Amino acid sequence: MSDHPFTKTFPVSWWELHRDSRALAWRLMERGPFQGVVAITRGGLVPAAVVARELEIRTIDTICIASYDDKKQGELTVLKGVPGDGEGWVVVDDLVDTGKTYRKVREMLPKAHFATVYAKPAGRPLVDSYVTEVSQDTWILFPWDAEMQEVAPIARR
Ligand SMILES: O=P(O)(O)OC[C@H]1O[C@H](OP(=O)(O)OP(=O)(O)O)[C@H](O)[C@@H]1O
Ligand SMILES: O=c1[nH]c(=O)c2nc[nH]c2[nH]1
Ligand SMILES: [Mg+2]
Repeated sequence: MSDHPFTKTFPVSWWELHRDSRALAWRLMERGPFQGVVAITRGGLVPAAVVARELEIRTIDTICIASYDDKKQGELTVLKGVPGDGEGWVVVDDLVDTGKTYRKVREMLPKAHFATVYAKPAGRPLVDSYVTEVSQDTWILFPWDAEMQEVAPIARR
């Protein structure tokens, strides 16, 4: 038996991620202005760069958190935080899944606005702005975790 709950894969290309991060920026335009962007490393770095570019924000900080090893979530480790309570800042991550990461970051920055590109149902209550909902049993495959591969014709699979 598999040691993770994912039965489907939702692959996202660089282009799709750029488009969806821009769509997030449009939503955030209505919720700002923000004085800075906090990216949750590492997955939040690319969407945060796109959001910061679109909102013309040049003040960017990072919270460094790790919890998943491959598709399995383990203990959450905060490697680096940021000063303050988050007032006027928007926090950006690639996705919210169980919500464990954002629950922790909300404790650290209670006044920030919380954004992700993708959201699964269990984590959705932890996010203020997101673009696309994906089912809980789906693994989102990001372009930095993938490469082009040859596949067999469907008739032979
Ligand atoms: O809502 P949760 O269940 O907490 O999961 C969401 C978090 O998990 C992933 O990060 P990961 O810990 O894999 O680190 P990474 O961003 O460096 O890949 C993802 O980028 C989110 O930050
Ligand atoms: O690349 C990823 N895809 C996911 O669906 C996911 N959920 C938690 N962490 C994740 N990382
Ligand atoms: Mg992450």
